[in-house]
Amino acid sequence: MKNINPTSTAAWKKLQVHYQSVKDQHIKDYFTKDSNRFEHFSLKANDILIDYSKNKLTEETLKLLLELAEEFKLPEQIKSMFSGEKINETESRAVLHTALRNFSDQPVYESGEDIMPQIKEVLKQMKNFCEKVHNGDWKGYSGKKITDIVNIGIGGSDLGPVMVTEALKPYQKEGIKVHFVSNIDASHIAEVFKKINPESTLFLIASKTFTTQETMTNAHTARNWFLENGGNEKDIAKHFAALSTNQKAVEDFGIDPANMFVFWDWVGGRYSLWSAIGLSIALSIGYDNFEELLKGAHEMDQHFLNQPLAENAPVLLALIGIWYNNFFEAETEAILPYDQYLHRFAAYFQQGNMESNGKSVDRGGEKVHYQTGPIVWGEPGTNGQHAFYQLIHQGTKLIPCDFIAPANSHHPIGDHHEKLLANFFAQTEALMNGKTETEARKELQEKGMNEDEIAKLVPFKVFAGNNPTNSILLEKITPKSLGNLIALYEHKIYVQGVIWNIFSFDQWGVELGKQLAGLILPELKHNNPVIGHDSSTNGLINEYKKMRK
Ligand SMILES: O=P(O)(O)OC[C@H]1O[C@@](O)(CO)[C@@H](O)[C@@H]1O
Repeated sequence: MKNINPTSTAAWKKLQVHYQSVKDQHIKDYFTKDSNRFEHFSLKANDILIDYSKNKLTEETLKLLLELAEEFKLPEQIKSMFSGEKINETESRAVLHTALRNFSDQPVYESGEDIMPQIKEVLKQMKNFCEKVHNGDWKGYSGKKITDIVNIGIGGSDLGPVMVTEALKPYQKEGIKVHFVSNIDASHIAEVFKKINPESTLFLIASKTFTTQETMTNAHTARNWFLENGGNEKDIAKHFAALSTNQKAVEDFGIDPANMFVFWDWVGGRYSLWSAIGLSIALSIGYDNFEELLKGAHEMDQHFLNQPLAENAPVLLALIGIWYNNFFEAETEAILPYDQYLHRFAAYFQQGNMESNGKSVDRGGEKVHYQTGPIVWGEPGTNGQHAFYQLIHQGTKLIPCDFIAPANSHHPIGDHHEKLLANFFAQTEALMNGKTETEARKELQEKGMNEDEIAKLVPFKVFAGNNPTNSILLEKITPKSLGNLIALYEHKIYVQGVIWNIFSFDQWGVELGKQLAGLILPELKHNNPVIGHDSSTNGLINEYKKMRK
């Protein structure tokens, strides 16, 4: 793909002029002018309703944003990814997490080879394995069936499985509990050890590289714990499996290659839950539901591949995000799922977004002079309303928010869900409309306050409103709808990376910290003061040495 500086495109220049003409418009005025604004600025992608009408944008805005996408030949860029081009150029790899959920019966070629047979082979291996564990045929060393799965991994080898197993907890199979260990802080694995029995526990060592310090440390600790609590070397094969691309490292660890579930370099870590990394998901919710998850993502892939840009949900969300990030200078985006099971959804897309688009060098190797990836954060509603909505409503930051909700709950207890949804609808309305001084004044008068009291309080009770939101409404959080939703956000990230002219699928920025930690670790193994760093790092380490017991 040609190396295009987005700010040099004709569309970007038009957007800069357009921005000046609309930046002070109030979103609610757009609704006054167009009583059908909802119909004009919303769409259904598969079974997902996406309402983008409560945004600081007009038809002209969208037209210019779509022109920007066209200047980057976005339809071709989309096809390039799906067709196995090595778009991850700095690692010279294709990006084919979409192939993992390809149910089109069409081949997908990577370096000239159709990769679908090997993908299907691993899926069959996962299915067979799940069946053996679930029907009790897979026994531990003392003959017990497996009751606990411990996934040991971090980053993309953890966040996806955690988010999905939490989101789909209603589908969790009887008799199977899944635990996740990621942090090298031994507290993480120590707390899991308290809950499991070595005779009926299966450890999944999940690591694309099988070299990640946290994961390998935790894996060895798990192995030692197993051997110290009744297991023998010969039993390792019954209680340890590996999810990785690195067969040699797996064998060196002592895991039977027959217990290895492979995936490939063209699967990025933060896009790997659809691969063997998803084994903990399949063991938790059953292989059939895991397949439904894949099929849901496949549905969104087809939408992304085939819909014209103007009716393409990931494209529209991406362009709206660029509008705020690069023209309104918003620095963060909030993902606010009104569903407690989706409580790890925003965290998952912190890695998805910020490890993909947290870049400052463009595809030509030049430093960028425009904003790239935003800070992504969020918590489930309604909890967020009692934590940080004050800032979104009355702070000084522009924070575009995605509100996500299922129309139906897995737990229709009393009127809980209606109250949840009432807040979901009310918050985007309040963020848009705000409360005028007149309205605030009237309220205070109705409370019987005198004019002096009102004059003092009214400035604090006014809400400027004009805060942009997208509302995403699903029928219910199911494996299929979740697959759709995850793929929607994955493809949004890709579109933004194309337009920011950055490489979204490497992550060189995570290397330096690891390298320096490797240099510091041996310095902590003795009691001599260190002097080889800056005075802060020296001081911290030396103070630590005095404090530690
Ligand atoms: O799966 P693995 O190879 O153990 O990597 C774990 C995580 O580490 C990284 O920070 C890369 O080093 C993430 O990109 C990745 O998901």
